[in-house]
Amino acid sequence: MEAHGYNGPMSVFDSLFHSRRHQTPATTVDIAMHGAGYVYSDGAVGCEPTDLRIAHDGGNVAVIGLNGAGKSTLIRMIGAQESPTSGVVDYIIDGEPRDLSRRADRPVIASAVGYVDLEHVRSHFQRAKSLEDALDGYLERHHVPPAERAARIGDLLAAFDLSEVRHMHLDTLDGERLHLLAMAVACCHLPAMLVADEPTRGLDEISSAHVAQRLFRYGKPVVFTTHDVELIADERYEIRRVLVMDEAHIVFDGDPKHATDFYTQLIRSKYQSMSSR
Ligand SMILES: Nc1ncnc2c1ncn2[C@@H]1O[C@H](COP(=O)(O)OP(=O)(O)OP(=O)(O)O)[C@@H](O)[C@H]1O
Repeated sequence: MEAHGYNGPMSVFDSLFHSRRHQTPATTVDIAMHGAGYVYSDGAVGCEPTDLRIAHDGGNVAVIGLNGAGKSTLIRMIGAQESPTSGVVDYIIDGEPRDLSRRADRPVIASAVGYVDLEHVRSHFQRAKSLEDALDGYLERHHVPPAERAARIGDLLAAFDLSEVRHMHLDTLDGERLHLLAMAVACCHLPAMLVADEPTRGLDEISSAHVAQRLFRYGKPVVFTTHDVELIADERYEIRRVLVMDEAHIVFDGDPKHATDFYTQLIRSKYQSMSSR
């Protein structure tokens, strides 16, 4: 299930709006969860207290698991979309500790950790005349100086293969391009790390491959959730580490090959217990 419970005081996008100063792009982000867990307001456990380190030089990290395993909840905490309801998530940005609970740190975290948010793009960019206009308005609202905006938009459109559709309205974009636009928006602040919840959700094989290629080619480490085990095994995407989640816990942390074997066994045991009921 996709998490919509915005228990945190403000979303990462909101916190960027509150920043008057233009942030200098970060070079490195390390994330450390210390007993960080999340319980929804109705009492559902999204993620049990978890200790986890994501290093800036640790390469791309995938999170897999069955429906309801806790992937979205975990990735939203990693991506600073939600504060944990227990424990803490520390962000070490260019060597300096930053904390979501400190107002002054929020824009710094939001700039350094680019969260790919398809729903935000769908709901907040509708009034723009074109895709280019949407990016320009977004950067303007975030105090990026006019001289920088055109160049940055050009780079983002090229990086995410959107140059040809720069004049199109969002309503006319297909699913693949919406995903690409959400990635471009996540990269607007030149983040040091990208975080995405199912970046290829709902796409066919060709569109998925195109989106994955653009995402992993951007040159920043990506932490993401997926149901696509073929994607994590694809050497082109250089996924170095895979976390397997089950029942709100991380139950495996290792390389793609061993993670896939573990996950296959997990599914098999779930089938067996289901059919013996
Ligand atoms: N907004 C919410 N309110 C209440 N409970 C929620 C909410 N979002 C998720 N949950 C619950 O938290 C647990 C973890 O859900 P989560 O969405 O993180 O799993 P997931 O692995 O991402 O699932 P999926 O693959 O279906 O997206 C589940 O039991 C789910 O029902």
